[in-house]
Amino acid sequence: MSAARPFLSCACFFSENVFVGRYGLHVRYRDERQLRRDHGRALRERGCRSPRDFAELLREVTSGGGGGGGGEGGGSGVNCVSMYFYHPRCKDSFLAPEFLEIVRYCTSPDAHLDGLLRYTESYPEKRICRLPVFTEEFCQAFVDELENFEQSDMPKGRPNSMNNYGVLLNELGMDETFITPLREKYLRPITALLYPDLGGACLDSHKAFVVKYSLHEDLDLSSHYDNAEVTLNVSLGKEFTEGNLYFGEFRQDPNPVPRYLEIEHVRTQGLLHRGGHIHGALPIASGERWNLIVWMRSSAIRNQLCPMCNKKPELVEAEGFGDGFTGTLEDAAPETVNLCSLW
Ligand SMILES: O=C(O)CCC(=O)C(=O)O
Ligand SMILES: [Fe+2]
Repeated sequence: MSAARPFLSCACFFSENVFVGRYGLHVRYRDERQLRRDHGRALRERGCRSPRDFAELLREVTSGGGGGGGGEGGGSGVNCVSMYFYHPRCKDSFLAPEFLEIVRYCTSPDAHLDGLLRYTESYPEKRICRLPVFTEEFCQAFVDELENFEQSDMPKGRPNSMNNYGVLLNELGMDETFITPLREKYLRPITALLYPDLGGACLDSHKAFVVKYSLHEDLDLSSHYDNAEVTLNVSLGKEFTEGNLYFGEFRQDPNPVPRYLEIEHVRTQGLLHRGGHIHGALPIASGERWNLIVWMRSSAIRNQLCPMCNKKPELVEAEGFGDGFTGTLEDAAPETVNLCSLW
C-alpha cells in the first residue's frame, strides 16, 4: 500500500446493511421512521414486538460498526507464523505444491481460463472454484498461533459485523507479512483469469480475518454477501462435522436463477467466489471450524459503485485499507477496467 494513495471507506458503512445479530437480519438505517417502514414487518416476524425490543434494536443499530466492514484495529506485533514468510529457507513452503503449480500456470504467457479450470474443481454455473492452498503443517501452526492470541489479553476486535468469534489478521500484523504478498503474488494471477469483470487483475486491497465456529460460540453464519469483489475462504481445520458453505444467487444478477449449492469445507483447501454471491454457513454439529477469509477489493471497480449501497461511494477517511476505495474525499475518480468475462 502506498502512502500517497490512501484507502478510504464509503459512508454507507454506518447506515446500509447493518447486521442486527439478535434478529439475524440486515437493515438499512436512516432514522427510526424509515427503519419501522422498511423493516417493521420482518422485525416483528422475528420477535421484535414490544417498545422495549424496538428501543434495544435502535441502540444496536445506532451503535456503529455496521455494513460488511467491521472495525479495523492496529497491529500488535510479533508472530511465529511470520517466520514462514521471512525465513529464506521457508519461502513458499507454507503453500501447497499443487497451488504453486496453479500459480505457475496462471503466470505463464499462454494461460487461459479453460486451462486454469482443468487444474481446479469448479462450479461453473456459480463461478466458484476450489483449489488446494496451504500445507497441513501450516494450517496447524496458524491455528495454534491464533489460539495463543485468542487466549492472550491483547486487545481484539470482532472479525466482522456478523461473526462474533475469530481474529482480524491486521491486529496480528499479518497484512504486510502474509496477506498482501499472498494476494499480490499468488492469488492475483488466478483471479485475473477467473474474474476479469470484477477487477480480478487489479485486486489492490483486502480485509482478512479468521472465523471460528464451535458448539459454545457461533455455530453458523446467516446468509449475506461480502464487502468484496472476490473472496477467498480457506478451511484451516480443526476437526468438525457439518458446517457446509451454501450459495444462492448472485446479488447483481438481473435474471437470477435461484439454484442452491452446498459445498463442503476441506482442510487446507480454499474456495474462490464472487463477493456479491449470496452465501452463508450451515451449523457445525461437532468440533471447531476455523477458516481464513480474505475479502479482496478492486478500487477500480468499487470507486464506480459501492457494492454495499449500490451508489457512487460517499468517501470518508479510514485506517489501513479502509473499505478499499481510493480517490479524493470530494470525488471517487472513475478508472477503467476490462469488463469481459468468459464464464
Ligand atoms: O464460515 C464460512 O465458511 C463463511 C464465512 C463468510 O462467508 C464470511 O466471513 O464472509
Ligand atoms: Fe461471506
